[in-house]
Amino acid sequence: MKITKTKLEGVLVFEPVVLDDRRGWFIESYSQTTLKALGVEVVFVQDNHSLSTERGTLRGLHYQLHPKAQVKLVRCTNGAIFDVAVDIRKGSPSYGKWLGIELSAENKKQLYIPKGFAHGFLTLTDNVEVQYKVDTEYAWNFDRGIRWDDPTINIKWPIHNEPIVSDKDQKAPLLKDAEHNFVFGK
Ligand SMILES: Cc1cn([C@H]2C[C@H](O)[C@@H](COP(=O)(O)OP(=O)(O)O[C@H]3O[C@@H](C)C(=O)[C@@H](O)[C@H]3O)O2)c(=O)[nH]c1=O
Repeated sequence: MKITKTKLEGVLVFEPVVLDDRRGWFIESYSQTTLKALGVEVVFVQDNHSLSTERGTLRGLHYQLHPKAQVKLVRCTNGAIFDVAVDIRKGSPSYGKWLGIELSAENKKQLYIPKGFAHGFLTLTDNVEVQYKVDTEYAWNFDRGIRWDDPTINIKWPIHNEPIVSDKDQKAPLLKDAEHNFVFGK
């Protein structure tokens, strides 16, 4: 597993070693021991899997509040996504800044997102399957959103038309109207 730091402190890109042979390929998509040896200590308790049938579908930006804040390890196992993390840790030098990376079934990259970040993705193909591990269970009453098109954050989504967005996400507040709630813990 190769681990690369990003411009946002704590957000990491994981690239598994791909072992090819006559039959195809093999990867260790997750190894707690390997990550621990590389300095990443986390215990994941839930795996999530979503299908987005149409290209141009946007899910996010989502986060859970303390004490249900989540670390996420995201990968795309069919198709491709533009995956985004936004730093919403109060006092962080990169507060409000975002990072976008293409994750695809082909490149097998994974994005490691600590607590204190909002997360979202845009599908770049049809029939996108995204799978991600979280270290804290889903809790609907701690689940929160920020608008994907918040002009203060100004994410450069690689899209020309309006994306397909859930009603919940379309009604999400702007960063400035949500930030009084931001508490995430360690
Ligand atoms: C996230 C989640 C949702 N649900 C339910 C709630 C709802 O009925 C249905 C769909 O939920 P949502 O519309 O929130 O699904 P979705 O928009 O795919 O939510 C996900 O988006 C990405 C960007 C993330 O970062 C995730 O943490 C998660 O928030 O699934 C669970 O039962 N468990 C879960 O862990």
